[in-house]
Amino acid sequence: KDPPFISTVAVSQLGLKTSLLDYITKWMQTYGICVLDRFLSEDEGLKILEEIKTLYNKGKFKAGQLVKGRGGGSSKEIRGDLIMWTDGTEPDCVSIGNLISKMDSIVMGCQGKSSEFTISGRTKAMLACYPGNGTQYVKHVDNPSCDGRRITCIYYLNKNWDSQINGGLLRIYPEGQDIVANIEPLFNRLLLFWSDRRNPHEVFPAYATRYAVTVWYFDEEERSKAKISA
Ligand SMILES: Cc1cc(NC(=O)CCC(=O)O)nc(C)c1Br
Ligand SMILES: [Fe+3]
Repeated sequence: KDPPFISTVAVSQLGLKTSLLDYITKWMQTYGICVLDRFLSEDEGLKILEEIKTLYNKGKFKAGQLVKGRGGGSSKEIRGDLIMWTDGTEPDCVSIGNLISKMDSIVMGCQGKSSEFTISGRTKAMLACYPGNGTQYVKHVDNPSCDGRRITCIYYLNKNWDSQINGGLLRIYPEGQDIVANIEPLFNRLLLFWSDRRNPHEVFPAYATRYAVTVWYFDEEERSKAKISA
């Protein structure tokens, strides 16, 4: 069953900010997954979407995952997701920078609320676009090898998305549970989940342009150990 959704607008308007962080902590502890709808204002979300479309149209995205062509061999590589990394400080990424700091405040706000939230840093933001030619992302674990990544944080930007028509559903298979979480990549939706083996996930083929911004947060201990072994 899908986790219930909470309107952060309602929560912040009611000044129940702390309960939002408690809500996130509880869902991360219980299911290892948390969905927050209406994470930012409609206007902020639209500005982020415009920035990403502009960057995409400038050709700044590069092939993220190459998918084998129909011929099985390397004959025809169908581009999978196209990606671009940014730390949100460039002049054409101001709204994306705002998103990253809002993600930081949420994740760091949960610091110390549960033993799992011992976050010491994060990656840059990865802007992803599935061009909508039926490309997908096969089932995988983000961090199968203790590379330090603890939380995957994804912000979706897709207006009027309907996975029945457009595909592109994110399905998470929480380890050891007999449920799956079907997450529609809806506009202004924030998704958090543990990056390790607890959350294998896949993206079904997308038939419309599908945008997302992903940041991975590091666990300090795991990251420091990973750095030594790297
Ligand atoms: C580059 C890269 C992308 C992703 N993205 C997703 O799993 C899709 C999530 C979504 O868009 O719903 N995961 C990994 C482990 C790497 Br690496
Ligand atoms: Fe992933």
